[in-house]
Amino acid sequence: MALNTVKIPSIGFGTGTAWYKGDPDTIDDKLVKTLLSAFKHGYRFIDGAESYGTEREIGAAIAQSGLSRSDLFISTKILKSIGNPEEALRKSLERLNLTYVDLYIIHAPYFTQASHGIELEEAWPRLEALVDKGLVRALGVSNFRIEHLERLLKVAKYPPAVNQIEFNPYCQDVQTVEFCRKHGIIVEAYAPLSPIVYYKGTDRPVDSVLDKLAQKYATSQASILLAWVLSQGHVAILTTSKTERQEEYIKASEIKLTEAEISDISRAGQQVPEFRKFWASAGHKQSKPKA
Ligand SMILES: NC(=O)C1=CN([C@@H]2O[C@H](COP(=O)(O)OP(=O)(O)OC[C@H]3O[C@@H](n4cnc5c(N)ncnc54)[C@H](O)[C@@H]3O)[C@@H](O)[C@H]2O)C=CC1
Ligand SMILES: O=CCc1c[nH]c2ccccc12
Repeated sequence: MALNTVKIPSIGFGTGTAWYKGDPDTIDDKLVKTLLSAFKHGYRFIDGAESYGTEREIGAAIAQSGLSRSDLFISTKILKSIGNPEEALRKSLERLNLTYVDLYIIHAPYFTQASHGIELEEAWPRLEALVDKGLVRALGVSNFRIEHLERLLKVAKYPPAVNQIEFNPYCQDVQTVEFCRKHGIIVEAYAPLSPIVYYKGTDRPVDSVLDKLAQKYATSQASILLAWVLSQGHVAILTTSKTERQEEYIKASEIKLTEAEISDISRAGQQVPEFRKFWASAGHKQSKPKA
C-alpha cells in the first residue's frame, strides 16, 4: 500500500497494550524475542510509541535480526512530548538505534495549550520540519476524528498519511473512515481482534458470522477479523506473543472476503452499541455507525 511515495505493509506488529511498560530504559527480553520471531514469520512493520517504553526492544530486535533497514517499516508515536517534537524524536531514534523512522504519529488529539503548552495547528508544522530534515519519511495521526482531521488539513503542508484508530466490527467509526478514504488517509486499525479479545457483551452477534466464515475459509475467527479489516483496504495492527498465531495472522491478507461477507460482519457488529476499549475516558466520543 502506498503512502505518498512510502510503501506501508498491510499488517503491523504492535508493541503497545500487552507490552506496555512505560519505563523506556529497561529491556523486556520477552518482547525482543517476540519481535525476532515476528520478523522470522515475515512481519516487517513494527508499531511503537514513546509512551509504551518499548523502543529499546524494537531497536535491539532490529539489530539482532540481520534485516536491512530498508526492508523494515518502523513507526513510533509522540504525545506527552508534543511541545518539542524534534527533541522527542531524537530520543526515540536513540532508543531505536535508527537514523530515521518510516512513520511518526501523533498518538491522540487530546492536547492543548493548557495541557501540553501547544495546539495542534502549531504542533503539525514542527512535525513537518522533521520530514524536511530526513528524520521521518511520513507523518500520521491516531485517534483523530473528523473535527481533528479538518483542523489539521487546514494547516498541513504534508497531510497525514495515516490515521491509526480503533477499528473492528464493534467499533466501526464509519464517518471517520469515510472521511479518511475521501482524503486519501490510510486507516490503520488497532484492536482488530477486539470482538474475541476485549468485547465482553453477552449479546455477541458477530460470533456466529465469524464462526461460519472461519469454517468456509478453514481458518480461525481471529484471521477472519483481520481479513475483514484488510479486505476493506485498511492496514491492521495486531499483537501476539504466540509464534503459531504470528504465523497464522500474517497469512490473513491471503483471505479475500467477498463484499457480501464483509457486509455480513459489519451489519452484525452494528446490531449492538459501539464498544470502544481505548481512549473513551480521554474524551473520545462514542459514535454509533450509521445502520
Ligand atoms: N494508537 C493507539 O491509541 C493504540 C494503538 N494500539 C496499537 O495496536 C497494537 C494492537 O492492539 P491490541 O489491542 O493489542 O490489538 P489486538 O486486537 O491484536 O489484540 C491483542 C491481544 O489479543 C491477544 N490475542 C491475540 N490473538 C488471540 C486469540 N486468538 N485469542 C485470544 N487472545 C488473542 C493478544 O495476546 C493480545 O493481548 C498495540 O500493540 C499497539 O501497538 C493499541 C491500542 C491503542
Ligand atoms: O496506544 C494505545 C494504548 C496505550 C497503552 N499504553 C498507553 C500509554 C499511553 C498512551 C496510550 C497507551
